[in-house]
Amino acid sequence: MNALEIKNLTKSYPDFTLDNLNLTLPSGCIMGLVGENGAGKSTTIKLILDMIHKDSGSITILGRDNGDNIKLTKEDIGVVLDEVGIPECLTVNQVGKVMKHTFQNWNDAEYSRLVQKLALPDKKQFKEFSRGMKMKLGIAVAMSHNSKLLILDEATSGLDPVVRDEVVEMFSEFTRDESHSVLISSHIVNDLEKLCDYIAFLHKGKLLLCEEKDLLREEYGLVHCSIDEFQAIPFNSVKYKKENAYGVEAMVLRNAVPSDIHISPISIEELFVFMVKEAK
Ligand SMILES: Nc1ncnc2c1ncn2[C@@H]1O[C@H](COP(=O)(O)OP(=O)(O)OP(=O)(O)O)[C@@H](O)[C@H]1O
Repeated sequence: MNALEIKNLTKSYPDFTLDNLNLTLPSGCIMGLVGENGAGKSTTIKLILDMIHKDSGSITILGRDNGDNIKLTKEDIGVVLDEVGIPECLTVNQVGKVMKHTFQNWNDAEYSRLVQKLALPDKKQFKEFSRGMKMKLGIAVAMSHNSKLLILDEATSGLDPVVRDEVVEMFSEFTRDESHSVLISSHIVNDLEKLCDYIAFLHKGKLLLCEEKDLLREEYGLVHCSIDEFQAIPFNSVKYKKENAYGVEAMVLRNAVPSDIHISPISIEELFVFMVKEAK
């Protein structure tokens, strides 16, 4: 089963259109949604969660339309958005007690384990938490009610590199069981590169690509060569190129490049930057 299927999703604001978006997240997988500021990542996530209304298209979450019975679906979705909606005066333990009454499948033991793992203070009130601590608490809650799908909007951005690494590991553990999946948006492409099975690039409301991460690395590469050598690379396999006095740097489709030209691996971040530049 697919955890999430988005078909022909469109939403227009006066200066922005999320344009005919199609995405499929298979169960057991992690998808990273990458995009510049204003690309449409939060709009997509809000549409999935039915927080805003779509103009057209369909969204199916865990086999159910997101408009139908969304309350039931929300039990199965762990959500971490930019603002973690937790009452200011609560401590970590009190949050656990409130959530036990909010979610049918609340798991106290899992919550305690995650709170400890993320080194959250037990005496402080939520209003005294730093931004990173707030995100960590949001993540612990989202992962403690037996959710099948985690949806995270920029949830790792406020975290320091060590904690980010731990959280990335927690998400990987979560999807080791094939029935759990994650959709995560982030500017920090390096985190997504480590974590994700699928990468989706959004640019100005349009999907530039959505592909398995390993396939992207197999398909694309970087070439640094002289202008003469570059003539031997078929034009339609060059996805982006930059010339300077020393030669050419180009993003290419590997299988079309003559074997005597060296191809270096390309990172997901480089791929994203080149694709956005090409699309501009
Ligand atoms: N309620 C709204 N009314 C009008 N325009 C909106 C509204 N919400 C979002 N937009 C516009 O939609 C576009 C996409 O915004 P969105 O928040 O989805 O981007 P994003 O990719 O999440 O960006 P960021 O990385 O900066 O958070 C922006 O141009 C934004 O101004």
